[in-house]
Amino acid sequence: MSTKEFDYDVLYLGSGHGTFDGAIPLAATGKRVAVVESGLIGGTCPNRGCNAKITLDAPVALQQTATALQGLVSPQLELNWNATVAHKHEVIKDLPGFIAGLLKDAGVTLFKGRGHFIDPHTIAVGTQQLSAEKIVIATGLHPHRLDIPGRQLAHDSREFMNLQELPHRIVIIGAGYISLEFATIANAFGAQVTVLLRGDKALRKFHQPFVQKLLALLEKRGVTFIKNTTVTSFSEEYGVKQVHYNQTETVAADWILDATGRNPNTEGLGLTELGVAYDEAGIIVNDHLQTTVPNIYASGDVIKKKQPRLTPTAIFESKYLQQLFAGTTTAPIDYPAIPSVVFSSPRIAWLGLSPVQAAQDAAISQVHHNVLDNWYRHVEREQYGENILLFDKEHHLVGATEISEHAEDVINALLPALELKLDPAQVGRLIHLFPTISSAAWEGL
Ligand SMILES: Cc1cc2nc3c(=O)[nH]c(=O)nc-3n(C[C@H](O)[C@H](O)[C@H](O)COP(=O)(O)OP(=O)(O)OC[C@H]3O[C@@H](n4cnc5c(N)ncnc54)[C@H](O)[C@@H]3O)c2cc1C
Ligand SMILES: NC(=O)c1ccc[n+]([C@@H]2O[C@H](COP(=O)([O-])OP(=O)(O)OC[C@H]3O[C@@H](n4cnc5c(N)ncnc54)[C@H](O)[C@@H]3O)[C@@H](O)[C@H]2O)c1
Repeated sequence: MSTKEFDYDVLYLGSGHGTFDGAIPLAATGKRVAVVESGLIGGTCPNRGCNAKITLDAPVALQQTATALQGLVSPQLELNWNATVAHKHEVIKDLPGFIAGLLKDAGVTLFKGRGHFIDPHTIAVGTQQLSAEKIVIATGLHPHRLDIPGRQLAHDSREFMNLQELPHRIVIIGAGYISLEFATIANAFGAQVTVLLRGDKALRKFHQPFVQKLLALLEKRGVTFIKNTTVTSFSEEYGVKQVHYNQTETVAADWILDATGRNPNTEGLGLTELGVAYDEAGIIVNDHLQTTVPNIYASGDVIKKKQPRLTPTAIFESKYLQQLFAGTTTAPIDYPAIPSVVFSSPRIAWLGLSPVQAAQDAAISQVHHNVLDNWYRHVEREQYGENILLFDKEHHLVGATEISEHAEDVINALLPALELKLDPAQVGRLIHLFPTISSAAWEGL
């Protein structure tokens, strides 16, 4: 069948960053593009992920600075949860309409509803059938929920960010990004927070000495961490919930956040019948993001991959597919270095090789800084910060990790040095505005 015999050249399932950053420029090249979305246009990041979370975090970051500057500013800042949640709603409420507008203006046709495959070229949405030459699965992830008695008593991250009143005692299960970010926020807004870890480590992919320091700082502010727990059930009596763990132990809660990870949205799409290979970690793709059925591709979080499942990764993939479909590239996807940050207080961010990986290579040198050695960190009376920069023999930056209140800005500033493999002379040619975090970060190179 020629492409003209299909309704569309490219049809995307899902409308998150794995779709719209590429679908908009693709439609602008004249391709006939459709997007099928079962929920809010824009997907997780704008509606119940990054944008919502960072809005709740803003007063927390301000409070940290104000606390450090006590005596210069007064009184102590008090955070208002209810008003902050309302502010968050104001910030994000127009994003689905805005993104839908961008898609429509570019000529993309939007369909509302849950899509599933009829055959490799046909998607059913309600009573409609839509055909396309190429189909991109960009259906994202959903929260994993512990399958234990009383599971309905626990909640997920979306529900946390919509709470009208902040519960007094919050128990969080899991110790990944969502757990540590939301523990930081809930603690700053005045909740009594307990985090139950499955093992003895949090944020496993981050530099563990920095993670231990983060836990110690949060503990000092009143967060309780209980390690080596197996949560067995939740119960409720007279409005008080109990989290039962390790057979005999319990912790009381007014609200329980199940932050035990997120799983790919692969069920109910008809993938097995078509022969699209996938497993519990996601859809299997080759180096062109093509699934085991040649005209079906995948993009964003739903892909099984070693790259971090983050918005910038999803954007990079959707833009790669746009170039592939527009015919401006035939090359395999070539991921750049992808930085990660946990928006806790302090933040931990990293890029490139980790100090543990570098320790296995004698050609790589590690330079450890106390970031407070830089005068600029005293302007806001930062209390604590460390970073480790990793260099190869020619002094190219090959890795960086930092814990501090400004770690994300430092890692962003260092990104070009690592990705573009700048040599010392090139590093010297780049002049940052002074005095800024970027200029302070660059001094480390
Ligand atoms: C609480 C939270 C905080 C986060 N914070 C950050 C952060 O600070 N920085 C960062 O980089 N990343 C963050 N992330 C991760 C980021 O949100 C994701 O990496 C990103 O949204 C992935 O985009 P995507 O398009 O792959 O998936 P999604 O944005 O999840 O989009 C998938 C879409 O597909 C739709 N869909 C699913 N099945 C179907 C179907 N059958 N038919 C039609 N539509 C369907 C869904 O409704 C959804 O809208 C966060 C995630 C969470 C949960
Ligand atoms: N700052 C950011 O970029 C950011 C913020 C939030 C979320 N995200 C993204 O969202 C996704 C989900 O984040 P997350 O924090 O839910 O997942 P995660 O994978 O980071 O953490 C899950 C945690 O739950 C624990 N766990 C798993 N099963 C468990 C069990 N049965 N009992 C107890 N603990 C268990 C794991 O050990 C881990 O500590 C990730 O892909 C992440 O990239 C990113």
